[in-house]
Amino acid sequence: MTVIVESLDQEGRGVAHVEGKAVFIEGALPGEHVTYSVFKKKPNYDQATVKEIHRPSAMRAVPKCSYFGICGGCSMQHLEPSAQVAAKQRILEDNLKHIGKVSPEIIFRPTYGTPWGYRHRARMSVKFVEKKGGVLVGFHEKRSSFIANMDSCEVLPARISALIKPLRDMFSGLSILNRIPQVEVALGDHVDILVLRILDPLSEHDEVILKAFADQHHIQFWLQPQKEDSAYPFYPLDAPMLSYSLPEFNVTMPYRPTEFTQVNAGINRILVRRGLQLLNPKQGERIVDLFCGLGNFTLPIARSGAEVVGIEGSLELVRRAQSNAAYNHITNASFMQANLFDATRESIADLGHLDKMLIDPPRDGAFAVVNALNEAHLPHRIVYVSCSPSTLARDAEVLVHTKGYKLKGAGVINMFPHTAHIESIALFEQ
Ligand SMILES: C[S@@+](CC[C@H](N)C(=O)[O-])C[C@H]1O[C@@H](n2cnc3c(N)ncnc32)[C@H](O)[C@@H]1O
Ligand code: SF4
Repeated sequence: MTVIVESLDQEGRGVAHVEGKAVFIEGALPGEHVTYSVFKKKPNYDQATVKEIHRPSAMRAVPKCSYFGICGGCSMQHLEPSAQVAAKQRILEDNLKHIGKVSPEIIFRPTYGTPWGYRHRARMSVKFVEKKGGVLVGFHEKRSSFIANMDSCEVLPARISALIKPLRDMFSGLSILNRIPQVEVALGDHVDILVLRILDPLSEHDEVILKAFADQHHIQFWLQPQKEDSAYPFYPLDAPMLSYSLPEFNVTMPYRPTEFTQVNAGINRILVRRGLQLLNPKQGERIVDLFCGLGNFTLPIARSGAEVVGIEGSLELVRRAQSNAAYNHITNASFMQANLFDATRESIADLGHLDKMLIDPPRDGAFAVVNALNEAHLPHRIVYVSCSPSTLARDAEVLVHTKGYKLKGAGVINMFPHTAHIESIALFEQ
């Protein structure tokens, strides 16, 4: 049966209705006339993949990556990048309206970066699969725990994409081939690092192979025998330090490859600039940066002369933020560790007077924090950076309808082109 696709859902699937029942169709776009095959039936909805497109959308694009549709890394390459952002913007507005019962006074113009080669962090799986002809290095297939049989990736920088095939060949020569389940990519301003999760020690011959690979491809290998904090540099030991810079703020951020940094380094610079523009920090103000990580926003805020406190759950990142402040000769930023999901009126009151607040939580949002704000001592401006429109909307409802903030604006930051992830920024004011 041919259906007309009505809209795009949060996962980039086309949504249609057949006799009142919703069908989520992978690969279908709004306005298209398509047939589909159902692969999962539920009482209230069906999940399907597109079979034939009888009338394509004007916004349909030819996917650049030959593994699109197989690899689970991207879900929207069949849609023009500008239309992807428009769809994400609509989802953000819908979430704010329906979950948060709020509407922004203005919609910020979406922030774009380059749509390809943008990933400066990635975690790829490694596995020897005889049936597939050898070692696989890649992302998981769609809806599967299998690893995609891929030799390149368009969202990784070209020099890293070009390493996938040589890595597959190199791994097949190692004695501990079946004991390396994962390779993590971390790309800094001056060094490209590959962290190998190793379940057994390397043999001497393995070491020779890895060193030759590192020399030939100008990367640094790290080895991770246990949990993330066990990772250590293996070769070469004289590689430059892993770091990224925010030149506008004269800030450089050294970090370990296993520590959290934003995936898209190019857009991160724009995000920080946008966040700071909206926050407009000034000398003499007291500002708190919640979920501050390694100080990505905290240190640029400090450059304004404001006194800033960064709060973060990971002790490792708190220490990293402290050492990054020292590295940048910043003395008006301090950091503390706290589980912000357990924030209470008392713990927020203990922070003392706050002029402004920046919040950049994980997907779960900042519900405890916004509820814990004391109505008598509210920061007059809050910039909320979000990677989940639904939790942003839920928290916006509290800020607007309970705490008396106005939602001055909200908009999408295109941090993850071709995926369904939605990064956004919102400004609240008293
Ligand atoms: C989206 S990241 C933002 C980090 C930082 N603002 C940046 O731009 O790099 C969210 C941060 O929240 C931290 N986090 C996660 N759960 C937390 C919790 N319950 N309490 C405090 N921090 C938490 C993570 O460690 C991570 O650093
Ligand atoms: S993640 Fe890379 S390999 Fe996978 S579909 Fe996207 S561009 Fe292709």
